[in-house]
Amino acid sequence: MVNRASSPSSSPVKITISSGSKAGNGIISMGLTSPISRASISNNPNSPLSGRGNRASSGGNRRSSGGKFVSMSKDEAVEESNSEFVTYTVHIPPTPDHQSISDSQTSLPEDNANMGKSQRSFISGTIFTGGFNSVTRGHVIESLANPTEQMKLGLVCGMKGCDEALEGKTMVPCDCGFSICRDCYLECVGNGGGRCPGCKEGYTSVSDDEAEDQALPLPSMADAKLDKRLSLVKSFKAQNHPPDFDHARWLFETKGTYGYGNAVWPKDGYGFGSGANGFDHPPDFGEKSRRPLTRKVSVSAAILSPYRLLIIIRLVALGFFLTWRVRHPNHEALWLWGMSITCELWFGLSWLLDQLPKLCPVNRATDLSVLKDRFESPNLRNPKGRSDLPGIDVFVSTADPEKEPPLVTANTILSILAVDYPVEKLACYLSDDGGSLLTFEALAETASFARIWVPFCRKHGIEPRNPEAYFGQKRDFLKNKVRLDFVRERRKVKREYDEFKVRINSLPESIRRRSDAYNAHEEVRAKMKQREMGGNPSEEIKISKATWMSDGSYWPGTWVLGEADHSRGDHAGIIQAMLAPSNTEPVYGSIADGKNLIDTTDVDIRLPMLVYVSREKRPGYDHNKKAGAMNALVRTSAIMSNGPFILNLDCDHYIYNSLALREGMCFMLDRGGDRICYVQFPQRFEGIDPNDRYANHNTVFFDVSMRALDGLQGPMYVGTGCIFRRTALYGFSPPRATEHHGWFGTQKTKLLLRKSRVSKKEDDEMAVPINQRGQFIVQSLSVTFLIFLLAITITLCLLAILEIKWSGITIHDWWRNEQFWLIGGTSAHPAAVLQGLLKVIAGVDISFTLTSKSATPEDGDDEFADLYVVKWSFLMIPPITIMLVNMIAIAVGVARTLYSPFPEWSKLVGGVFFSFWVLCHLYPFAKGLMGRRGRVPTIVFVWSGLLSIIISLLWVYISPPPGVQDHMKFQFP
Ligand SMILES: O=c1ccn([C@@H]2O[C@H](COP(=O)(O)OP(=O)(O)O[C@H]3O[C@H](CO)[C@@H](O)[C@H](O)[C@H]3O)[C@@H](O)[C@H]2O)c(=O)[nH]1
Ligand SMILES: [Mn+2]
Repeated sequence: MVNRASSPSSSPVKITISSGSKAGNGIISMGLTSPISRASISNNPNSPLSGRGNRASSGGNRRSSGGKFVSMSKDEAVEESNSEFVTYTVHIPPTPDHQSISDSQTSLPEDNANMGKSQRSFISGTIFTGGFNSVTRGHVIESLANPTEQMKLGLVCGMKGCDEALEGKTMVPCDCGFSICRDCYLECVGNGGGRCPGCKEGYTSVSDDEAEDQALPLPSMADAKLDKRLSLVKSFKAQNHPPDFDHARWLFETKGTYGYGNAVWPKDGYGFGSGANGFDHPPDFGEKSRRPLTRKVSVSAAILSPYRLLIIIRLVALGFFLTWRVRHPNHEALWLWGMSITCELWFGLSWLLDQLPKLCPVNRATDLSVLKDRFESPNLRNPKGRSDLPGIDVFVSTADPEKEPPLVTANTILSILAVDYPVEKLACYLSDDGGSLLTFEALAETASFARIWVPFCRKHGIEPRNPEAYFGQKRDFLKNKVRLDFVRERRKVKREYDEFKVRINSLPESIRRRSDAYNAHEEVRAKMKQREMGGNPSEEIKISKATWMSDGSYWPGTWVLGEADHSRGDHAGIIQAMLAPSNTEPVYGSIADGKNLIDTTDVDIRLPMLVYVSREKRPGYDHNKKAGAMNALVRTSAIMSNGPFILNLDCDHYIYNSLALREGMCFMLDRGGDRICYVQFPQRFEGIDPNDRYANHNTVFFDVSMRALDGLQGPMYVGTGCIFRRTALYGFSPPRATEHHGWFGTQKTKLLLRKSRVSKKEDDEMAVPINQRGQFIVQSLSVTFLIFLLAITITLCLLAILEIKWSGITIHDWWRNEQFWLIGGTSAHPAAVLQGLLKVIAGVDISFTLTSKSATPEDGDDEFADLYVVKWSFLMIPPITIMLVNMIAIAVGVARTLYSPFPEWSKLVGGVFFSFWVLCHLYPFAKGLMGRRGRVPTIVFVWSGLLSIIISLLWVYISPPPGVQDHMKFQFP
């Protein structure tokens, strides 16, 4: 660390740029030594991003050479340095609050008005690839984003007072990237002591060869010596560490940083020496005003008190019931009794585990007006009233363009880009675990469609800001729309969206055709070469079938026919900024004309930063699926935007409410909010059949269980739709105790059967079937048994009613959830337990299969058609067995009673009902078709049936009709 502070240029990472991929003539190299940040890209002459204008400027020869490469190679410093961590540290300042590109630009004499734009377009137009065993290189792409902008750059020599245009004689001979014309350079070398005017370090000559792929051998896991070569990402991996190294302690003790994201916020930008050791505590957001940003809305006592009381009553009743059941074994069928007791105890415990956390449910409300007052209104410190909200990096993960259609991902991205949050504070990262060119090009298309979609959303207050969902809405689209031009513009945008869809959908075909053409061309070339070399023309030449980008270069990710270095589990890392970070000042559009689809004269047309990331994958490494992807994004975003907050979404989850991020910030920035590590958003689902046969809405989980958990310690992280505090992810303890809040706002499209959740309620002691011999779990139905049964059933009904009241879910949702608890409890849950045991005990890992998401139903007739597709699975055996046994039991029972000389109907009804109860729960499983819309939920009948039977049995037992005493022994034959 000392190393770094004294001489920043000794940083291990440098970027080398050469024009043309073959032989470099003009070489530019610069060290990635100094901090750069989203909003102050150009303020550091040492920054790799600051010189990018230069490179882009020589676009003239870029065209002819077919691409420029920016290569980052690891320095010799790697070997020199004494600490591997120092070697790989990249130092970057915190997200600045009010620093704008224009501000920082004015501080640099060599900047001109074009700079900001040109630099941004440079990143946008450059795809970065690389990995541990290969150099990182940037490839300038011709056709992305703003090709014209890149062309009109005027580039000048960086020497004060020189201003010599660099066209054609670009010269960046120093690692720091300070660009200089040939004359000035010679002068510096001649009489400037050979020092670079940018970084004041001596010039060292860098040859292009060095930048060429001098790929290091892929380190073997055991080879610890090679660790130094790996980036910190790798060296974090336990297997590469000396076992006694405590990394978290190292970070703390050294005040170290890794990546861009300092877990500790430096004071005043990145000046070393400010503060005791250059670091300060995070700003206290909670100080500005006394009005709270969030309120806890307690559930009314009128509901909560009886709810709690009922829980206690039921607990007691359950205790008595179980005691009674244990004490009264059915000696005629001990095995049945034993089984049923086991189940009852288990379900009783399961109910308890589920019910107790619900003792203290809470709701929460946010106050967005207070947020605005505090963070976005002019005050002494902030006279212009610029937004003081913290930066948020939104992560989207996708893994397979076949199962996760790019159109779905595109819609998610659009909903993020259009979210109501300060544009310069927002960055969106897409992680593509498929490493697929299709996703890449779809994202480029999305970025360009966003230029129309986002201003349209802002202008007319569109909700939701996912075009597919918005245009698919069935309600009156004119509602709350005030502007006269709305209808016309909506029509135009809709047409544009339809064309966008067509473009996205035609991408696979166009990539395939393009690749075929290039591959054929390559083949011809290879043949010709072979003939020139005098080879045997009949000899087969092997040309790998590559996937080609539109500018005629290889796609560095995965190829359709996977090749080494281009297959799913084996490809370089790729980073591409599709949309560059934006300025702090709003940029207004212009009137509708040939170029502008809609009139945006009073609409801010800036777009948030958008980045494509495909992490490196190599055989022999565990890439940890989604978690690994998230880690890669945490690190990538730390270097590019370093937002203090992170929201993660799956590719098929979109932001339903454009104010969602602001609401999340209310929790984070409220008083005491610094104790919150994450805010979990609930999910709402689309594309679920109107009857929700599979309980896919999952409202009980999100609206009951999670809110109840919120009242205790906080909801659990469900893997998606969660805003994290970045520092909380860095392995440091948060400043104070950990706390989480739950709350509402995202929406999710999902078409298939959800994995059932483990948490569930209700003791289903009746889930054990009567068996065919006519035996039953109890020997005789006594008053005690019936009374207990009555008690636990009634309390269950009442609890359900109260739960439905405080959470706002419907009885339908509740019942579906019950059904799926039984189905899951007999199939998926035991299987999950088994899988867990297998993994823990035997180390067997059962693979994760990606759920496929289909974008829009192609066949309009039955959009839920795929829900009817039943795929066989061994998980179906237990519920099917239970169902069959119960059905047979009913049939046998009825037949026996019918043919018996003394039919004991009461016994039959009692027994049959328990079977019926079980069957009701399994109904959605047994038959896909479940009820019709608007009908009274089945549960109502089931409960009324159960209750009436228990009551009538009780009645008959207590005051039996005269003369039937003998038959009323409730003895099951
Ligand atoms: O190697 C992988 C595998 C998956 N994913 C992504 O992970 C997400 C979830 O995968 P999916 O197949 O949709 O699983 P679900 O069953 O829908 O996952 C649910 O449950 C998971 C945890 O159980 C959470 O992580 C998810 O966010 C949540 O939606 C998707 O965006 C994938 O693109 C990757 O990025 N890389
Ligand atoms: Mn999913």
